[in-house]
Amino acid sequence: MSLLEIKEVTKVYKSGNSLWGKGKMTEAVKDVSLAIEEGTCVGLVGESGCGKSTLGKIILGLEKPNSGEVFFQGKNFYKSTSRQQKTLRRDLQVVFQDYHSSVNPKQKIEKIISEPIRNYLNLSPLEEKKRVLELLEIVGLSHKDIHKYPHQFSGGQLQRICIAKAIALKPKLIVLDEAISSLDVSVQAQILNLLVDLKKEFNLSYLFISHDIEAVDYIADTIAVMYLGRIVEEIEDANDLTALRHPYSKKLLGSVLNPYPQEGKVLDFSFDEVISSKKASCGCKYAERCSQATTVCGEKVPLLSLVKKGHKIACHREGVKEEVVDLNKIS
Ligand SMILES: Nc1ncnc2c1ncn2[C@@H]1O[C@H](COP(=O)(O)OP(=O)(O)OP(=O)(O)O)[C@@H](O)[C@H]1O
Repeated sequence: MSLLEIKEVTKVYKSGNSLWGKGKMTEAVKDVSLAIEEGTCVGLVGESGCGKSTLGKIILGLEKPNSGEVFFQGKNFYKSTSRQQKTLRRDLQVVFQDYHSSVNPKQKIEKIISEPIRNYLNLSPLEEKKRVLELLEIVGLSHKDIHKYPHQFSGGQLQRICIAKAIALKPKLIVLDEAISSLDVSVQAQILNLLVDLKKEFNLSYLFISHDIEAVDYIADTIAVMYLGRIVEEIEDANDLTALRHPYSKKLLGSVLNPYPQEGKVLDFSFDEVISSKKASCGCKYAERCSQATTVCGEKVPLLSLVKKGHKIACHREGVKEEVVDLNKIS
């Protein structure tokens, strides 16, 4: 049994003048089926307006679909009583893009993080504080931060606070809706790493929603591509972006595979040239994680594999399936 199973879900929004039946109908999600297994991350990628957030809200129990079913831990969410839904929601958490509006600016961090604990658990004030301190530690913040207010933190730190709140009840599934999109690139990498570590440590499952296929590729186990409300393609192995076949997926991928899309240029350095001179620099946005990263020959090189393999680079050349070089071993 999958942790989450969505079956043929459709959501239509009606807006504008509906009195005479002239309201505009938007089919935000059309006939979508998707499963998330325990301990895995499904990356949901697609451009703005394709229905990703609506699907996320349906999963979170925040937006009832017009048709279709959502099963979470084997229970049909929208056919459950409100009491049963409250129990299921404990295991379903979310981290949004806008960390500023996710926290109450007038509350201290202790109160913000302990909110779900107070809603669901009957802990003494001392136990509650102990849990908040533990959560701050888990997300890489200091015990002293418990007494601070949101305005005293950077964007990345605030997102860590939102993550601490999301994991407070040890949930099973977290919907990460553009959770890193508002952060600086270097901070994005730190938060992605934190999410990867937490997933492993607490056997979490994620639905990682993003328009950024590089980020999705970095964190996800499998990828679903959404286009105009539909899931047009799913791949089982997020490490192999070349498995994406749908023309829209390839369009999304295009900007990643070409290291310098703004110049519309495909690099064609030879492998040996790269190794001897390290003349090319990495166009990948997580390059700082990989201080000696080097971009190699041509558009077939999935740049993220540079990062995923740490200091090892993989070079795909015609006639050569793959050459891997450990950059630590070259001067
Ligand atoms: N409450 C609503 N009322 C009417 N239309 C809506 C509502 N919410 C979303 N939509 C419409 O549904 C479609 C899908 O929106 P959604 O926010 O799910 O897309 P998205 O892929 O998450 O985009 P973004 O990345 O920009 O948030 C859009 O056309 C949007 O305008």
